[in-house]
Amino acid sequence: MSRTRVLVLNSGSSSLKYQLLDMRDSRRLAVGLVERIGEQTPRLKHTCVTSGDTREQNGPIADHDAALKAVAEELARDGVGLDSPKLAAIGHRVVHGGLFFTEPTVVDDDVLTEIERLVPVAPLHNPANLTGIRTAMALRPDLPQVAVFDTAFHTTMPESAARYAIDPKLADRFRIRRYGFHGTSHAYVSRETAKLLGRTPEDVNVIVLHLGNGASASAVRGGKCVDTSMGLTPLEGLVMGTRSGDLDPAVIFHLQRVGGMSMDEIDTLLNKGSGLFGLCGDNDMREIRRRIDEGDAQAELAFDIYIHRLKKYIGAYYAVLGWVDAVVFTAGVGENASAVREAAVAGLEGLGLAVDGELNAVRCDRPRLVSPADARVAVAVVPTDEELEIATQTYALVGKNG
Ligand SMILES: Nc1ncnc2c1ncn2[C@@H]1O[C@H](COP(=O)(O)OP(=O)(O)O)[C@@H](O)[C@H]1O
Ligand SMILES: CC(=O)OP(=O)(O)O
Ligand SMILES: [Mg+2]
Repeated sequence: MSRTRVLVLNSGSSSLKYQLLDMRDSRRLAVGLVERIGEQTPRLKHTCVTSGDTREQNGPIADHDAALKAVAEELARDGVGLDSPKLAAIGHRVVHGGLFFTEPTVVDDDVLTEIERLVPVAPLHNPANLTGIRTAMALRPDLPQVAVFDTAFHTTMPESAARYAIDPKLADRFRIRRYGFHGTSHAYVSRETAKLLGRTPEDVNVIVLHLGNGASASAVRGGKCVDTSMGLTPLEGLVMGTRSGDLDPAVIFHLQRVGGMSMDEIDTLLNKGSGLFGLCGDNDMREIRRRIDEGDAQAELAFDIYIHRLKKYIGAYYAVLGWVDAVVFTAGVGENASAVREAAVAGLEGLGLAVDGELNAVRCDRPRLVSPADARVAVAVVPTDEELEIATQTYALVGKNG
């Protein structure tokens, strides 16, 4: 029997997204999401794409191990369980791969050790990724488990963009540099944008704005990343759902020395209690827009700070690239929040950037232009598909290795 299926696991800090694909035609067989893992009201939503059946479960799911076991049961109910002989590999999103991993990699003990070593610089993500890999290994020890790293696409950044202005010896000793994240999404979306423009990736310069719960921008020249907004960890850069993004590092000294907070408290504050949530108590852009429509000033200020930061990165990456063919919005906020797209390019006509009100208001899940037909720079919405990209890379690697 030919092994043509790949299961992809994208383990987030409190979620597990998954897709089972048939790689002969990249068709999805099953997709799903486990949310709020370890919290009070976890939920599993599973869809069997071939039958169209969707099931929801609200039972207790304490951790990522339990989440994956629940997913395995759902897949088995649809006759596409993890024991299937058609499964070629399991592909895993791993957020931090440091400088060591520049390609998709078959997981062995050494790879696990290296991912574990990087936990301090991706504390919200790498532990969940590791649990996903270990549980999958226990369920199917005979299958290749492939790690696809968020950092890989950014390893082409020049030293001028990747290094912080600190003593290089100290930086090298502690491997402090800007790694960047969401690379699988930036790679996929920049390639799809070139397709949308009818050009090849080598031929275009693109600014990608990945705006999900975590958010990052990247400058992609001719298909290669030359700068990105996240750094040593996924905390730097844009304002995010619960992360502050850029701030003066002295804020941390001040919170400790004057505010009396411990380093752990400050870490939690900046990673989990800041961003949109810290500013207005909500991290979901839908809720923030609803509150703004009701005249809520706190929500409006949070939105304005979010947009101001985004606009600064568009300007910065415009300067980094010199010329820009497209600015492209992706992920939950970028794909759905037309108000964010409109506000982010408002006033940037001087840079050749504008959105067409009608095109921008269209809701659709295909790549599309939202800029006026005569615009100098295209503004586009391109849905990301990290799972498809991980499946493609996983299958290519496993096929190559026989
Ligand atoms: N219809 C919508 N309108 C505005 N924002 C939305 C909409 N749907 C989702 N979002 C935003 O997208 C976010 C989730 O994005 P997603 O890319 O799925 O994030 P992650 O992968 O980090 O979990 C939500 O927190 C919410 O802010
Ligand atoms: C790296 C990162 O921020 O990922 P996510 O958006 O899934 O939290
Ligand atoms: Mg995401």
